[in-house]
Amino acid sequence: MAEPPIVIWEREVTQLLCPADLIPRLEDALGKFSRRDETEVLQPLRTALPLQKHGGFMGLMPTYMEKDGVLSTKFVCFYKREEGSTLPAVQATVVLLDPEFGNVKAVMDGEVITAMRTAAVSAISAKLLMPPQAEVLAILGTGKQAISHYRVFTETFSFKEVRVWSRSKQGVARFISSVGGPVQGCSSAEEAVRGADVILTVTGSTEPVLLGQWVKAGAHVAAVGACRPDWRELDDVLMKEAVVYADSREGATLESGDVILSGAEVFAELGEVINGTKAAHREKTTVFKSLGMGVEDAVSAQLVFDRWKAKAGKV
Ligand SMILES: NC(=O)C1=CN([C@@H]2O[C@H](COP(=O)(O)OP(=O)(O)OC[C@H]3O[C@@H](n4cnc5c(N)ncnc54)[C@H](O)[C@@H]3O)[C@@H](O)[C@H]2O)C=CC1
Ligand SMILES: O=C([O-])C1=[NH+]CCC1
Repeated sequence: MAEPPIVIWEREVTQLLCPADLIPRLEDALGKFSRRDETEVLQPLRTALPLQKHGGFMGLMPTYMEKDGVLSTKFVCFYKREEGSTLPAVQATVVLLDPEFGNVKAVMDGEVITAMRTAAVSAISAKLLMPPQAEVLAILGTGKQAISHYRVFTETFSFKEVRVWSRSKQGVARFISSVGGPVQGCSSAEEAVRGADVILTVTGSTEPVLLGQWVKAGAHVAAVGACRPDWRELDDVLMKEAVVYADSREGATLESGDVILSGAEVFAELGEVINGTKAAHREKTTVFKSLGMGVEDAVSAQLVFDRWKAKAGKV
């Protein structure tokens, strides 16, 4: 009979995950995914079960990394929430299994894993695609992804200026007090993004919040929200002008309203740039469309599990 699974929840996951550990592991995972070698990464397209009554979806994200011995599934519920709602937009749990025995080894809080791995992958896109000497970072949105992106980007890069915008003044005020570091609140998205070298869209919006006419030529946009075919964050002008990258080509063409509705072509996956099979067009305006992939959760959960065992003296 297998041992019962260990439970690693929010506080411990937060203590065990740091950007410096995550980024190299995620770069390796993105490159493996883009090689499409099924003994390295087996990751079917996400199943998104509509939760019609609540305006959301339950995503099922299984991943098997045979060579690395990692088997996991993330269950993630994500919602379009109305302004003023106090309900969370995303709730997630990651299950780590023993691929040989078949038992569940660990059940982990997926909210922190999702926040941190998504921000780390956005940071990888910036490392590859932002203009040289990037000085100004703009963040549109002030929720959980905005906070994790602020933490990862300010720990990974040294921007001279960080700006933030939210649809509510309270959101900006809460964000500024949460992050505790230098950030300038802006009263419009346009004010935040004009002249910015890197722009992060981390909103729950289903309509464009970032317009191409505001974006400086050569800037890099990491677009994290709008993960459904009829949800948008970016307008057609930007999608048509930019060189578009994605975490997964299939994911983008199946789930991204910004790609599907604008008709923009996905030039490359981040993993293809990491593998050297596609160019990083730093000199052009670039968009990284982030949808989220199970392999990112798998390597993050394995890292948490390894760190937890080491801390508990169970190696
Ligand atoms: N690409 C990926 O891997 C992942 C994407 N996501 C997506 O990222 C987005 C943000 O997620 P969280 O930060 O967890 O949500 P959150 O609810 O914590 O924050 C959402 C932010 O967007 C703002 N917002 C909501 N509707 C808006 C609108 N119509 N116009 C302007 N701003 C609006 C809210 O005021 C808040 O500041 C969501 O769309 C979520 O589905 C979440 C996790 C992973
Ligand atoms: O990868 C992920 O966890 C998600 N992508 C869109 C909403 C949640």
